[in-house]
Amino acid sequence: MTKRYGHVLAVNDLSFTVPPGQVTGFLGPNGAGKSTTMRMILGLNRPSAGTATIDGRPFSERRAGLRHVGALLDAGDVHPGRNAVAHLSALARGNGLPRRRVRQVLEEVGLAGAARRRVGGFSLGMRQRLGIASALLGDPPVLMFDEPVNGLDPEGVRWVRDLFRRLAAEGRTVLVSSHLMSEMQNTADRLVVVGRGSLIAEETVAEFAARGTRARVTVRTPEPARLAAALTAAGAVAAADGHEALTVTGLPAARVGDLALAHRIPLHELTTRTASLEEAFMELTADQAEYRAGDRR
Ligand SMILES: Nc1ncnc2c1ncn2[C@@H]1O[C@H](COP(=O)(O)OP(=O)(O)OP(=O)(O)O)[C@@H](O)[C@H]1O
Repeated sequence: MTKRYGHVLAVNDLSFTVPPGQVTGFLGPNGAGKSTTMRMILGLNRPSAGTATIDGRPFSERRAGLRHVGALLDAGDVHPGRNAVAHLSALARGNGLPRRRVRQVLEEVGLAGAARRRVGGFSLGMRQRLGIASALLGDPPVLMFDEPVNGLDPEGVRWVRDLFRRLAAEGRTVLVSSHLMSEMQNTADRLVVVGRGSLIAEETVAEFAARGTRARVTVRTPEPARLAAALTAAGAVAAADGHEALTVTGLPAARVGDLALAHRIPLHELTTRTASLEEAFMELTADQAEYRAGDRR
C-alpha cells in the first residue's frame, strides 16, 4: 500500500504478511507510518494505491466486524462521560455480540473493579486496558494493537505481553505496533520493521537479531592507552569507553587477551558482547527516524 497526505508520503509501497499463530511486531520510529498502515488495513483510511486483505478479502467486505477483527487504535477514542460497561455494551449491541462478553472482557483486562467509573477519569493505562477489552469483545481470530503498551506500568506491560502470547498460542493472528524494540523483544515472534513509510525488514526476531553489528569486546584495564595501541597495531578498532575500558571490534576476545598478555598489560575484564535487538533496530532505522533530537529539518 501507499498513502500520501498532500506532499507527505506516509506509507511508501509497503507490503508484508501477518501469519496466524504468531505475534508480529510492527516496529518503526515515530512517524514511520504504522498507525496509517493499521488504519488502512481496517478500511478507516483509504490507500492512495494498493490494498490490504484479511483472509483474502478487504475488511470492509467482512460482515462479522468485531467478531472477525478486533483492534485497539487510539485508546483516547472513547466518550469520557461513559463508563466502561456502557462503552463496551454499546459496542456489543452494535455488533450483535452477547452481553455477557462485556463482563468477561472487563475481567480479562483487570477492569472489573472500575466497570462503572466514568472513562473520563481513567488513567492512560486504564484506557489502554479498555481499548484492549474492546478488541477482545468479539473473540476475533485477528487482532491489531497500535502502541498498546503506552501508559502501562511494569505489571501491565507484563500482563499485555502474556496476553498477546496467549492469543497467538490460541492460533490467532496478532499484529502489535511499537516504536520501542525493547517492547517487542520478548513479545514478538516476527518483526515487520518500517522507516519513513517503507519496509526495512520482515523476518523472525532471531533473524533480526543476527543482523546486528559484529560482536564487540569490552575490555577493562588500568592501562587503556597502551592496550589500545597494541590492538590498533594488530588491526582492531579500539574506542575508549569510560575511564578504564575499551570497546574493541575486529578481533575476538581470545586475541585481545593474548595481545594483552604479550604486552604484559593487566586485564580486569574481558567480555564479548553481541549486538542487542535494540542496537540492531537503531542501526537499521538510524536514517529513517523522522524526528530526532538536534534535527533541524
Ligand atoms: N491525517 C494526516 N494528515 C497529514 N499527515 C498525516 C496524517 N496522518 C499521518 N500523517 C503523517 O504520516 C506520517 C506517518 O504517520 P503515522 O502516524 O502513521 O506514523 P506512526 O509510525 O504511527 O508514528 P507514531 O509512532 O508517532 O504514532 C507522518 O509523517 C505523519 O505526520
